[in-house]
Amino acid sequence: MSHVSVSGLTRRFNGRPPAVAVADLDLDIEDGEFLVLLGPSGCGKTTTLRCLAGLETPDSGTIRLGDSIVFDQAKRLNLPPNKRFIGMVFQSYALWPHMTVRKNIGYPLKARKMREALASGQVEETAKLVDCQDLLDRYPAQLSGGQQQRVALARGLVARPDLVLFDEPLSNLDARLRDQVRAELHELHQRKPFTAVFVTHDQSEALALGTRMAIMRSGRIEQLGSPQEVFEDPASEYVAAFIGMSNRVAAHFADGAWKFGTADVLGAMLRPERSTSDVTVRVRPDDARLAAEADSLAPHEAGVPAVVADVEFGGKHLDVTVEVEGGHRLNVRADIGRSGDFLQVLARGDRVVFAFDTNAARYFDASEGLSRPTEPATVG
Ligand SMILES: Nc1ncnc2c1ncn2[C@@H]1O[C@H](COP(=O)(O)OP(=O)(O)OP(=O)(O)O)[C@@H](O)[C@H]1O
Repeated sequence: MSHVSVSGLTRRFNGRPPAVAVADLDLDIEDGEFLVLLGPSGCGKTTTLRCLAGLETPDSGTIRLGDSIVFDQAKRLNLPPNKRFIGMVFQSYALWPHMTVRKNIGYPLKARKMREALASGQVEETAKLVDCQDLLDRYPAQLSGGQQQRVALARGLVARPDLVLFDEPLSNLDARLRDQVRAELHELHQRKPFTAVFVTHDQSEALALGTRMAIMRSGRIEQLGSPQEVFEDPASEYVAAFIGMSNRVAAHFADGAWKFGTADVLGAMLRPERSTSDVTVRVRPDDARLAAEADSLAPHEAGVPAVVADVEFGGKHLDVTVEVEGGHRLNVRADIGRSGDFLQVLARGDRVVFAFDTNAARYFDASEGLSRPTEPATVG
């Protein structure tokens, strides 16, 4: 039996226009699993989290936490938030300003009258876990953003709840601190696994932290899998776009040849089974490269002529935007070290070939509404 089980969960809002924020959602989370809900703004992540917490009343469905049912619409059962054994960590930290760090961390134990845990040093132990043991007598205003978020994390974990919910907890931190707290959170979960649902719209956070990740779309889960599975095999073009395959090319096969828009495709694009085919190709900027000439394409590469529109220096790499025939723009993250001189003098207006690894690209059948991955059959 899984640790958290959500079945047929639906939450509608009667706004203008009405919204189905969560649509018949099923989700099982194992004990100790760190599940990330990933998706664009408005896809229903926060509403799902709030339904788990009891802050939102679903229209239908059931939610089971550990051994107890906390929501069952059919049985009119709905435990309030304080009766659900859940820890929460928010984007805004939400620490009590008038309480010391010790009191903030200890608050869930006090609220639940867990006197034994308070007396046995569980606050200090949890503070140590997140490296806050030296901050216990300070007030939140005397802490940096990263320290405040660590205290909020300790407060979420201190009672050892059935489930810890995270609502974009890293998004208020600056980039360097975000990476640091993310790494600390990951290490903490590896050392002392706890069951978590973590909401984010940042794919790198989802990939780094998730035991599994669920990509949400319009209140539903579009794909659920390990970060590796989702990264390698996005189930739809929507997922591919969301996990970094930002280059999108509409490819058309006719008369034995592929075209990207009106441009002829060079090199090894795969030949489809049908004589005509419309395929959407998705490629990560770092699976593409710029070639100076068409005849320098490797056997597994395809390419299309392009003109450089912008070059951004990134230290060891360049982020290059190119424009292909018809005005469509594509991005390449090009490794300067490996590519040598040609890239070091690259400038706007240069004619190049946008080349990509055909094995690393993903293909979606345009006639299927771009929802199903398609595998072109043979190399043409
Ligand atoms: N209280 C509300 N009243 C009306 N509509 C709402 C309410 N809360 C959420 N919605 C709608 O429900 C949908 C899902 O919202 P939700 O906040 O769950 O999305 P999200 O994926 O968490 O987005 P974000 O990343 O922007 O927080 C959206 O269309 C939103 O406008």
